[in-house]
Amino acid sequence: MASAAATELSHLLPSLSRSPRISRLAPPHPENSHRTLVSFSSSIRAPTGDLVCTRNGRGPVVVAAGTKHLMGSLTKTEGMRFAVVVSRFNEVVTSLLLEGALETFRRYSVTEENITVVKVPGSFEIPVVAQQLGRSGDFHAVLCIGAVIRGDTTHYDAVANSAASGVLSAGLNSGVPCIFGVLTCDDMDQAINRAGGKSGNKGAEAALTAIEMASLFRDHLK
Ligand SMILES: Nc1c(NC[C@H](O)[C@H](O)[C@H](O)CO)[nH]c(=O)[nH]c1=O
Ligand SMILES: CC(=O)[C@@H](O)COP(=O)(O)O
Repeated sequence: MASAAATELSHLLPSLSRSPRISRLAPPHPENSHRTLVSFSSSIRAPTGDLVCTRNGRGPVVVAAGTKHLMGSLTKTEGMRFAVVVSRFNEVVTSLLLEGALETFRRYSVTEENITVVKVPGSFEIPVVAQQLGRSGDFHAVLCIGAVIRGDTTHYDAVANSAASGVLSAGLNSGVPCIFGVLTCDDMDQAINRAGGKSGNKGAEAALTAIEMASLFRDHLK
């Protein structure tokens, strides 16, 4: 019980460091049924690492130090559904990135039928499609793959920055992890080296991120 784990420690308050404000403990949940839901207005941390909180001005309490650590798994992919948005622009690169991503999904037992690949003209078009796929509710994560390679003008900056901020917004707006697997390179050599060359395959890496984030959201944050 939170009351069992809690101890008045007002004499410790002056020596305690301050830590971010905590508004409340986890909401009621079967696994939390043995805990009492209480609302904290501020928190500080004891030298022991215990969390000392002021409960609505009613004096400090210590919440049990059993910190919960959440992290997505790479081995619980059963039933996971992924969308992959791929830019056709610089397809010599993006096709290799896609291949790396699909191979990684296969290696981590993602069912092929649970993967939907959507092709778009360029990286600038990725975000709007990623957001739509996220909002559909059909996918646990959306992997975005592209290759923006600098040319003679500043167009590179517009496309690269738009793709990055756009994919970020797509995730925030849809509430579904949208993973940024878009290369932004000064030349083609840099891109090829990151699409299966000496720097690895960023598409494969992004697929791992997609699996972990899908698990974190499905298994811990819903
Ligand atoms: N230069 C690159 C582009 N340019 C095209 C844009 O992404 C977009 O399709 C166009 O501006 C129409 O909206 N796209 C890439 O993915 N990579 C590039 O290097
Ligand atoms: C990223 C781009 O849009 C770029 O490749 C276009 O090339 P340029 O700047 O020479 O028009």
